[in-house]
Amino acid sequence: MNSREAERAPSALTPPPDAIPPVRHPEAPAPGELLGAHYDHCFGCGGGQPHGLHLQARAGDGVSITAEFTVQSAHQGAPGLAHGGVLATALDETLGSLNWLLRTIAVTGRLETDFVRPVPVGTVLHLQAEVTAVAGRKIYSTAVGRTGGPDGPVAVRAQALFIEVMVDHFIDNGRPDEIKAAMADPDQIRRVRAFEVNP
Ligand SMILES: CCCCCCCCCCCC(=O)SCCNC(=O)CCNC(=O)[C@H](O)C(C)(C)COP(=O)(O)OP(=O)(O)OC[C@H]1O[C@@H](n2cnc3c(N)ncnc32)[C@H](O)[C@@H]1OP(=O)(O)O
Repeated sequence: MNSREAERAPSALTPPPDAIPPVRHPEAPAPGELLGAHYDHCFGCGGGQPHGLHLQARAGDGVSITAEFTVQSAHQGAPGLAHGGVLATALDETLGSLNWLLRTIAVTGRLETDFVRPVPVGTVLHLQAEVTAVAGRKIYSTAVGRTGGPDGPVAVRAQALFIEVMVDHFIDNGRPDEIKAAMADPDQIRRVRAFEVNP
Protein backbone atom coordinates (compact mmCIF):
# COMPACT_ATOMS: atom_id res chain seq x y z
CA MET A 1 0.00 0.00 0.00
CA ASN A 2 1.48 3.38 -0.97
CA SER A 3 1.07 6.50 1.17
CA ARG A 4 -1.91 7.80 -0.85
CA GLU A 5 -3.73 4.47 -0.40
CA ALA A 6 -2.86 4.47 3.30
CA GLU A 7 -4.47 7.92 3.60
CA ARG A 8 -7.70 6.64 2.05
CA ALA A 9 -7.77 3.27 3.86
CA PRO A 10 -10.30 3.20 6.69
CA SER A 11 -8.70 2.83 10.11
CA ALA A 12 -9.10 -0.51 11.86
CA LEU A 13 -10.84 1.58 14.52
CA THR A 14 -13.51 2.88 12.14
CA PRO A 15 -16.64 0.69 12.17
CA PRO A 16 -17.47 -0.82 8.76
CA PRO A 17 -20.66 0.25 6.95
CA ASP A 18 -22.55 -2.85 8.15
CA ALA A 19 -21.84 -2.14 11.84
CA ILE A 20 -24.87 -1.83 14.13
CA PRO A 21 -25.48 0.12 17.33
CA PRO A 22 -24.64 -1.80 20.53
CA VAL A 23 -27.47 -3.43 22.47
CA ARG A 24 -27.41 -3.25 26.25
CA HIS A 25 -28.07 -6.71 27.75
CA PRO A 26 -31.41 -6.84 29.60
CA GLU A 27 -29.62 -8.09 32.74
CA ALA A 28 -26.86 -5.49 32.63
CA PRO A 29 -26.32 -3.67 35.94
CA ALA A 30 -28.60 -0.63 36.36
CA PRO A 31 -27.21 2.83 35.59
CA GLY A 32 -25.28 4.04 38.63
CA GLU A 33 -24.50 0.54 39.92
CA LEU A 34 -20.88 -0.17 40.86
CA LEU A 35 -19.52 -3.12 38.90
CA GLY A 36 -16.95 -4.14 41.51
CA ALA A 37 -13.79 -6.04 40.62
CA HIS A 38 -14.31 -8.75 38.01
CA TYR A 39 -11.22 -10.61 39.28
CA ASP A 40 -9.39 -10.02 42.55
CA HIS A 41 -5.96 -10.30 40.89
CA CYS A 42 -6.75 -7.97 37.97
CA PHE A 43 -4.13 -5.21 37.83
CA GLY A 44 -6.81 -2.74 36.73
CA CYS A 45 -9.55 -3.36 39.30
CA GLY A 46 -8.60 -6.16 41.70
CA GLY A 47 -8.23 -5.60 45.43
CA GLY A 48 -5.57 -8.33 45.56
CA GLN A 49 -2.99 -6.24 43.68
CA PRO A 50 -1.33 -3.85 46.15
CA HIS A 51 0.11 -1.62 43.40
CA GLY A 52 -2.80 -2.07 41.00
CA LEU A 53 -5.11 0.72 39.86
CA HIS A 54 -8.08 -0.30 42.03
CA LEU A 55 -10.22 1.32 39.36
CA GLN A 56 -13.89 1.52 40.26
CA ALA A 57 -16.34 1.33 37.37
CA ARG A 58 -20.02 2.13 37.38
CA ALA A 59 -22.67 1.28 34.78
CA GLY A 60 -23.95 4.28 32.84
CA ASP A 61 -26.87 4.75 30.46
CA GLY A 62 -27.00 2.70 27.28
CA VAL A 63 -23.72 0.90 26.80
CA SER A 64 -21.56 3.31 28.74
CA ILE A 65 -19.39 3.23 31.84
CA THR A 66 -17.94 5.80 34.19
CA ALA A 67 -14.91 5.01 36.33
CA GLU A 68 -12.48 6.59 38.75
CA PHE A 69 -8.84 5.89 39.37
CA THR A 70 -6.55 7.72 41.78
CA VAL A 71 -2.94 7.92 40.58
CA GLN A 72 -0.68 6.54 43.31
CA SER A 73 3.05 6.95 43.88
CA ALA A 74 3.60 3.43 42.48
CA HIS A 75 2.13 4.61 39.14
CA GLN A 76 4.82 7.22 38.33
CA GLY A 77 6.78 7.46 35.12
CA ALA A 78 8.42 10.89 35.33
CA PRO A 79 8.83 12.32 38.85
CA GLY A 80 5.40 13.05 40.28
CA LEU A 81 3.57 12.19 37.05
CA ALA A 82 1.53 9.17 36.02
CA HIS A 83 3.22 6.70 33.67
CA GLY A 84 1.56 6.72 30.23
CA GLY A 85 1.25 2.94 30.25
CA VAL A 86 -0.64 3.08 33.52
CA LEU A 87 -3.04 5.66 32.05
CA ALA A 88 -3.50 3.36 29.02
CA THR A 89 -4.28 0.55 31.47
CA ALA A 90 -6.96 2.69 33.12
CA LEU A 91 -8.50 3.34 29.70
CA ASP A 92 -8.25 -0.36 28.74
CA GLU A 93 -9.87 -1.47 31.99
CA THR A 94 -12.73 1.02 31.62
CA LEU A 95 -13.28 0.07 27.98
CA GLY A 96 -13.11 -3.63 28.89
CA SER A 97 -15.82 -3.14 31.50
CA LEU A 98 -18.22 -2.09 28.72
CA ASN A 99 -18.37 -5.69 27.52
CA TRP A 100 -20.03 -6.65 30.81
CA LEU A 101 -23.00 -4.50 29.77
CA LEU A 102 -23.19 -6.40 26.48
CA ARG A 103 -22.58 -9.73 28.28
CA THR A 104 -19.97 -10.48 25.64
CA ILE A 105 -16.61 -12.06 26.38
CA ALA A 106 -14.07 -9.94 24.53
CA VAL A 107 -10.41 -8.96 24.65
CA THR A 108 -8.62 -5.82 23.51
CA GLY A 109 -7.40 -6.17 19.92
CA ARG A 110 -6.36 -2.56 19.40
CA LEU A 111 -6.07 0.41 21.72
CA GLU A 112 -5.10 3.86 20.41
CA THR A 113 -4.33 6.43 23.07
CA ASP A 114 -3.91 10.21 23.02
CA PHE A 115 -2.09 11.71 25.99
CA VAL A 116 -3.37 15.29 26.11
CA ARG A 117 -2.16 16.58 29.50
CA PRO A 118 0.26 15.32 32.16
CA VAL A 119 -1.49 13.70 35.12
CA PRO A 120 0.16 14.30 38.53
CA VAL A 121 0.33 11.71 41.30
CA GLY A 122 -2.65 12.14 43.61
CA THR A 123 -5.00 13.06 40.75
CA VAL A 124 -8.38 11.38 40.50
CA LEU A 125 -8.86 10.45 36.84
CA HIS A 126 -12.54 10.50 35.87
CA LEU A 127 -13.15 8.14 32.98
CA GLN A 128 -16.12 7.84 30.65
CA ALA A 129 -16.42 5.14 27.97
CA GLU A 130 -19.03 3.94 25.52
CA VAL A 131 -19.47 1.33 22.84
CA THR A 132 -20.14 3.06 19.54
CA ALA A 133 -20.77 0.12 17.20
CA VAL A 134 -20.66 -3.65 16.83
CA ALA A 135 -19.80 -5.59 13.67
CA GLY A 136 -19.86 -9.36 14.09
CA ARG A 137 -17.19 -10.18 16.70
CA LYS A 138 -15.80 -6.63 16.60
CA ILE A 139 -16.78 -4.13 19.29
CA TYR A 140 -15.82 -0.46 18.72
CA SER A 141 -15.52 1.85 21.71
CA THR A 142 -14.14 5.17 22.88
CA ALA A 143 -13.07 6.61 26.23
CA VAL A 144 -11.88 9.85 27.78
CA GLY A 145 -10.22 10.57 31.11
CA ARG A 146 -10.62 13.97 32.77
CA THR A 147 -8.97 15.63 35.74
CA GLY A 148 -10.47 18.00 38.30
CA GLY A 149 -13.92 16.35 38.12
CA PRO A 150 -16.16 14.49 35.67
CA ASP A 151 -16.48 17.65 33.56
CA GLY A 152 -12.86 18.76 33.89
CA PRO A 153 -10.31 19.05 31.10
CA VAL A 154 -9.53 15.96 29.04
CA ALA A 155 -6.17 14.42 29.97
CA VAL A 156 -6.34 11.16 27.99
CA ARG A 157 -8.46 9.74 25.19
CA ALA A 158 -8.71 6.34 23.57
CA GLN A 159 -10.32 4.49 20.72
CA ALA A 160 -10.46 0.72 20.93
CA LEU A 161 -11.43 -2.42 19.11
CA PHE A 162 -12.37 -5.40 21.26
CA ILE A 163 -12.77 -8.85 19.71
CA GLU A 164 -15.31 -11.34 21.01
CA VAL A 165 -13.76 -14.64 22.08
CA MET A 166 -14.94 -17.93 23.55
CA VAL A 167 -14.17 -18.71 27.19
CA ASP A 168 -11.62 -21.23 25.86
CA HIS A 169 -9.41 -18.23 24.99
CA PHE A 170 -8.61 -17.91 28.72
CA ILE A 171 -8.64 -21.61 29.57
CA ASP A 172 -6.29 -22.49 26.71
CA ASN A 173 -3.90 -19.56 27.17
CA GLY A 174 -3.88 -18.69 30.88
CA ARG A 175 -1.35 -20.13 33.32
CA PRO A 176 -2.87 -23.36 34.69
CA ASP A 177 -2.47 -22.46 38.40
CA GLU A 178 -4.56 -19.28 38.09
CA ILE A 179 -7.11 -20.93 35.77
CA LYS A 180 -7.61 -23.81 38.24
CA ALA A 181 -7.97 -21.40 41.17
CA ALA A 182 -10.49 -19.20 39.33
CA MET A 183 -12.54 -22.23 38.23
CA ALA A 184 -12.57 -23.60 41.77
CA ASP A 185 -14.10 -20.41 43.18
CA PRO A 186 -17.32 -21.51 44.94
CA ASP A 187 -18.92 -18.12 44.18
CA GLN A 188 -20.63 -18.75 40.84
CA ILE A 189 -20.96 -15.10 39.86
CA ARG A 190 -17.33 -14.36 40.68
CA ARG A 191 -16.29 -17.48 38.73
CA VAL A 192 -18.18 -16.28 35.66
CA ARG A 193 -16.92 -12.72 35.91
CA ALA A 194 -13.28 -13.84 36.20
CA PHE A 195 -13.68 -15.42 32.77
CA GLU A 196 -15.89 -12.78 31.18
CA VAL A 197 -12.73 -10.84 30.63
CA ASN A 198 -9.02 -11.39 30.61
CA PRO A 199 -8.04 -12.50 34.11
C1 LIG B 1 -17.69 -6.55 35.58
C2 LIG B 1 -16.86 -6.94 34.45
C3 LIG B 1 -15.85 -5.96 34.16
C4 LIG B 1 -14.90 -6.40 33.13
C5 LIG B 1 -13.71 -5.52 33.10
C6 LIG B 1 -12.72 -6.03 32.16
C7 LIG B 1 -11.56 -5.16 32.06
C8 LIG B 1 -10.48 -5.88 31.41
C9 LIG B 1 -9.71 -4.98 30.57
C10 LIG B 1 -8.58 -5.66 30.01
C11 LIG B 1 -8.83 -6.11 28.63
C12 LIG B 1 -7.55 -6.59 28.09
O1 LIG B 1 -6.54 -5.98 28.27
S1 LIG B 1 -7.55 -8.05 27.24
C13 LIG B 1 -5.84 -8.47 27.17
C14 LIG B 1 -5.12 -7.88 25.99
N1 LIG B 1 -5.54 -8.51 24.75
C15 LIG B 1 -5.13 -9.74 24.40
O2 LIG B 1 -4.41 -10.43 25.10
C16 LIG B 1 -5.58 -10.23 23.06
C17 LIG B 1 -4.48 -10.96 22.34
N2 LIG B 1 -4.90 -11.24 20.94
C18 LIG B 1 -5.60 -12.34 20.63
O3 LIG B 1 -5.78 -13.25 21.45
C19 LIG B 1 -6.11 -12.44 19.22
O4 LIG B 1 -5.33 -11.65 18.35
C20 LIG B 1 -7.61 -11.98 19.14
C21 LIG B 1 -8.50 -12.89 20.02
C22 LIG B 1 -7.80 -10.52 19.54
C23 LIG B 1 -8.06 -12.11 17.67
O5 LIG B 1 -7.75 -13.40 17.19
P1 LIG B 1 -8.86 -14.30 16.46
O6 LIG B 1 -9.90 -14.71 17.41
O7 LIG B 1 -8.11 -15.38 15.72
O8 LIG B 1 -9.57 -13.32 15.46
P2 LIG B 1 -9.19 -12.90 13.97
O9 LIG B 1 -9.89 -13.87 13.09
O10 LIG B 1 -7.72 -12.71 13.82
O11 LIG B 1 -9.88 -11.47 13.90
C24 LIG B 1 -11.27 -11.29 13.95
C25 LIG B 1 -11.54 -9.93 13.35
O12 LIG B 1 -10.96 -8.93 14.20
C26 LIG B 1 -9.97 -8.18 13.46
N3 LIG B 1 -8.81 -7.96 14.34
C27 LIG B 1 -8.23 -8.85 15.16
N4 LIG B 1 -7.23 -8.30 15.84
C28 LIG B 1 -7.16 -7.02 15.43
C29 LIG B 1 -6.30 -5.92 15.74
N5 LIG B 1 -5.31 -6.02 16.64
N6 LIG B 1 -6.51 -4.74 15.11
C30 LIG B 1 -7.49 -4.60 14.20
N7 LIG B 1 -8.35 -5.60 13.87
C31 LIG B 1 -8.18 -6.80 14.46
C32 LIG B 1 -9.61 -9.06 12.28
O13 LIG B 1 -9.15 -8.28 11.19
C33 LIG B 1 -10.93 -9.73 11.98
O14 LIG B 1 -11.75 -8.83 11.28
P3 LIG B 1 -12.75 -9.31 10.10
O15 LIG B 1 -11.90 -10.04 9.12
O16 LIG B 1 -13.76 -10.19 10.78
O17 LIG B 1 -13.32 -8.05 9.57
